[in-house]
Amino acid sequence: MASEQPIVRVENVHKYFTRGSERVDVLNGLSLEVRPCETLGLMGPSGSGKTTLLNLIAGLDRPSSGEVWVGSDRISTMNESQLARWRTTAIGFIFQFYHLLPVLSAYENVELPLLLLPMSAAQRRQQVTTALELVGLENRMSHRPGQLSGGQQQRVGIARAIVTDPLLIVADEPTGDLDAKSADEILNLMEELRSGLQKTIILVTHDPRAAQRTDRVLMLDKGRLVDGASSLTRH
Ligand SMILES: Nc1ncnc2c1ncn2[C@@H]1O[C@H](COP(=O)(O)OP(=O)(O)OP(=O)(O)O)[C@@H](O)[C@H]1O
Repeated sequence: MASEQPIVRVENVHKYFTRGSERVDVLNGLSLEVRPCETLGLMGPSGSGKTTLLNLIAGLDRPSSGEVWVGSDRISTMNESQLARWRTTAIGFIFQFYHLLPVLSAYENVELPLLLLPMSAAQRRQQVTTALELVGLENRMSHRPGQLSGGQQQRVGIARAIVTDPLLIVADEPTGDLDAKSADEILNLMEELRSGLQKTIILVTHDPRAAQRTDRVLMLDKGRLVDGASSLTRH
């Protein structure tokens, strides 16, 4: 395990935004590595930079300086269109409020990322069906999001995240909008992604129960990692 190459490498990353004439430094020289098949939790106070960091790792944004590697790809130097193409196959996204399209069925929502890929209709059908079976929604495929519970909608979100078989799954507060029981089911499912599908997952959360289910927790404060913050580590 120790010799295994990290799947994510963040090296001395700085990120600032400008608001008018004001410069806001959000990440300040941050470095971390994530191992393959690891579930990493990111915690920290509101505004500490968790979502900003997740966005850099998922190629939704680029650092002001420093490097981000995912697998063998140095994504910090890709331009917008390279990043967009890369994200389609490399990253599965899970959001707090699911981000499902209300007029599409569960099946069609899960199919969306595949429409960007060269793939036959039969291949697409097989992958969508497999993903929906994996999250236990094979009998809800033609339901629209409004006809599903919050927990079921998040399961559709998870099916959509895994349907392209991505290298890495990023989840921003995936249980933040759910009651305790549904949250628990989602956390069980994410554990299955890791153990069954060998997925690497990075999870931003305020929820200590979610954090306790990860392999390792890193704590951010004011755009830096806080030392010795792995006390919530499961093993
Ligand atoms: N596009 C942007 N333009 C300007 N400032 C931004 C932008 N995106 C984020 N910020 C600022 O960066 C800081 C960190 O935001 P971020 O969303 O990463 O924090 P967070 O730790 O995820 O917070 P929360 O737990 O509340 O979601 C905040 O002060 C925020 O206002």
